[in-house]
Order: sequence, then structure tokens, then C-alpha cells
Amino acid sequence: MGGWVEGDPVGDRRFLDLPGPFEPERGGRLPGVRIAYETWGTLAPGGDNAVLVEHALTGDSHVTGSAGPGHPTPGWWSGLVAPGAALDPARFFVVCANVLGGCQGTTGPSSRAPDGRRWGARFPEVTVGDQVRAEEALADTLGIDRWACVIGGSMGGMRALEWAVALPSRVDTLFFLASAAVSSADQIGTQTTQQAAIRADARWSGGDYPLHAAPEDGLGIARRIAHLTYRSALELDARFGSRVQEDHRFAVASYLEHHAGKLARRFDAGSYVLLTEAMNSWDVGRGRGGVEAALGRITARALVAGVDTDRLYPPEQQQRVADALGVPLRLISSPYGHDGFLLETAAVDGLLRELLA
Ligand SMILES: CC(=O)SCCNC(=O)CCNC(=O)[C@H](O)C(C)(C)COP(=O)(O)OP(=O)(O)OC[C@H]1O[C@@H](n2cnc3c(N)ncnc32)[C@H](O)[C@@H]1OP(=O)(O)O
Ligand SMILES: N[C@@H](CCO)C(=O)O
Repeated sequence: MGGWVEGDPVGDRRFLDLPGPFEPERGGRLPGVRIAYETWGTLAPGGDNAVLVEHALTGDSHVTGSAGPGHPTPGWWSGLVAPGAALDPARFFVVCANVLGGCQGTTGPSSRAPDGRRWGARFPEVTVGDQVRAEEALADTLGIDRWACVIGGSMGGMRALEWAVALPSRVDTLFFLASAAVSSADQIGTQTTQQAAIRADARWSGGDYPLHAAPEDGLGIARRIAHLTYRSALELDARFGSRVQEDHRFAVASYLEHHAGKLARRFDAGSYVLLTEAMNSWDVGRGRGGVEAALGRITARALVAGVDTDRLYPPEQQQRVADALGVPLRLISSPYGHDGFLLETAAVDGLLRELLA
């Protein structure tokens, strides 16, 4: 590919059109790929201050700032990218792109194909490797030869790790957070169950639904299942216990319903299925002689961290990566479980400062 085209910005978002074809590793073909991205700060003349932030499953390019055009939610790591924070835009050039297959500006199942219809079920399967390949083209366009740091948590951690393994000469430091080198049966089990909830919604129509009649009930149930895995049992019990609200609903059920509705209003079910499938198929060691052999390719200075109460990405998974890289696992103490990687920004900020010092 080559000859990138910059589209008109929308709000804080900018767009880059990679002329096709983009050929995902598992087959199929995308005639062109649009990447939505945001940046903060200025690229230094030597190009040595660029940081790539990788978002998680339902995140987007809006790392910091308020909600606005193209951003259904305020920045999801605002504490990390701010004056005086670890990623101070006065020092770093911070880049975040919506993932390939997503629904916040980057080409995904809800985007229109060249025939004018939405891709829907025709959208090819993508892997984490494909997603990083698209981001490599973005880095090329922005004139970034090497990232001073690539950081990501959860699904974002997968892309961060893939960068460090696939393109070691382009990653100076790696921050791998609350993620895994290969998906476990538990993770695949919960994600395929979430997918089944979406597919069971009559509106799913094999993935070819109109956006005004999207399978919101199925996506909502998927989010309820997922959200339980994102929080710790102890935290949920301390907050809600068996309390019944005035409307006669269990408080925890009402809370999950609230999150289900919020996601269904801001996220595409087709992207949800596609991205969870990319996570299911994630194995950094595939085709590389196994996980440890793959991790042996990393030359970046690495910081590996997890959340002590994370039941979805338990610390054992980060320990495996830390052991292979010969670094200590840094555990963040938090009651929140997996979502601790988003909520414990002060702790993440401290670790990031240490890595970038
Ligand atoms: C990495 C990423 O990219 S994530 C992308 C960004 N994602 C989002 O912003 C939305 C997804 N949300 C999440 O993932 C998580 O909720 C987080 C981590 C962002 C936020 O977690 P927390 O701040 O702990 O929020 P919490 O889970 O307690 O939920 C609070 C909400 O539940 C609502 N709530 C609490 N109790 C109840 C109840 N009994 N019944 C109904 N609603 C309830 C609150 O009113 C609040 O609503 P609001 O968010 O609309 O203001
Ligand atoms: N709350 C996060 C969890 C996934 O890691 C999200 O919605 O993306």
C-alpha cells in the first residue's frame, strides 16, 4: 500500500484513508481502510517522543477530553494524557487510533462498502496482527519510525504486545497491562457466550441488520455478561448486595441494565462480534514457535502490570509475560477487578512515569 490520503477532520478526530487492498491474514479483502485517530502534543524533530495508546474493546481514539462529535464518551484515560501527567502533551506526541473493525470512525462492519451498502456480515475476519498492520501504516504516514512507548490494557494490551513482537525495532518501551499473550478458555468461553446472545437477537439477521433496527437487546445482554467479568464479585457485593430497589428490581440487575443500555446506544453489535472474535483468536505465539519464543523477539524495555482482583485477565497471565521478559510483575491493588486498569489511573500513571523516566 502507499499514497495515503488524509480526510477532513471531524471534531478532534482525523481520518486517514489507506488505499487498498487490505488483505486480512484469514482471507477476504478490504478495498480500502479508513483509520480514525487523534493526537496530542507535537512530534519532536528527532521523532523520539511518539507514544501509541491502544484502546480496549469498547474504547475509541478519544483517550482524553470531553465527549463531543465522534466521541460518545469522555476520554477513557484522561488522567494519563494531561498537563503534568505521565503523557504530558508538552513532552510527548500521543497517538490513539480506533481499531480496525471498530465503529468509531475506523473501517468496520457498520462502514459502507464500495457498493454503498454496509459491510455487515461481509466484513472479513480480522486478527490482532491485522489491526497492528493497519496501525503500522498510520505510523508510517505520521512519520513515526519508532514509538517511545506503546501502551495498552486488555484488548489494547494485545495490540501493544503484537507491536513489540512483530515490529521490535519500532518499539522502545512497552507497557503491557491487564492483558494476556494468548486467550484462555475462560475468556473465549465468556466472549463466545456474549456473541451467542447477540446472534440470538432476531434483529441480528446474520449480521446484516439496518442500523435503525440493530440487535440492541442481544448486545445489551452481551454487555451484562461482560460487565460482570469486568468487576470483582467483592466490589459488586459491597455496592449492591441483595438490595432490591423501590422499583422491585435487584439493584445489581438495574446497574447491569444501565450499562447494557449505554453500550447498545453507542456501539455496533457487528463490531462487538468481530472484535471479540479477534480477541478469541489472539495468540502471540501462533506461527512464531509458541508464546515464549514470540516474546523472545521483544527488544523493548517492558513494564508488565495487572490488577490484583482481575478475574477476567488474572495476574497469572501477565506473570507469564513478565517471566518471559525477565521483569517483575507489577500488581495494582484495586477493588474494581479488570476495570481497575481504567479506573486506577493514578497507579497506572505512576508506573508509566517509571517506565518513561
Ligand atoms: C478502555 C476503554 O476504552 S473503555 C471505553 C470507555 N468506556 C466507557 O466509557 C463506558 C464503559 N464503562 C466502563 O467500562 C466502566 O463503567 C468504566 C470503567 C468506564 C467506569 O466505571 P465506574 O466509574 O466505576 O462506573 P460504574 O460502573 O460504577 O457505573 C456508574 C453508572 O452506573 C449507574 N448506576 C449505579 N447504580 C445503579 C443502579 N442501581 N441502577 C442503575 N444504574 C446504576 C450510575 O448512575 C452511573 O451512570 P452513568 O455512567 O450513566 O453516569
Ligand atoms: N470497560 C472496558 C473493558 C474491556 O477491557 C471496555 O468497555 O472496553
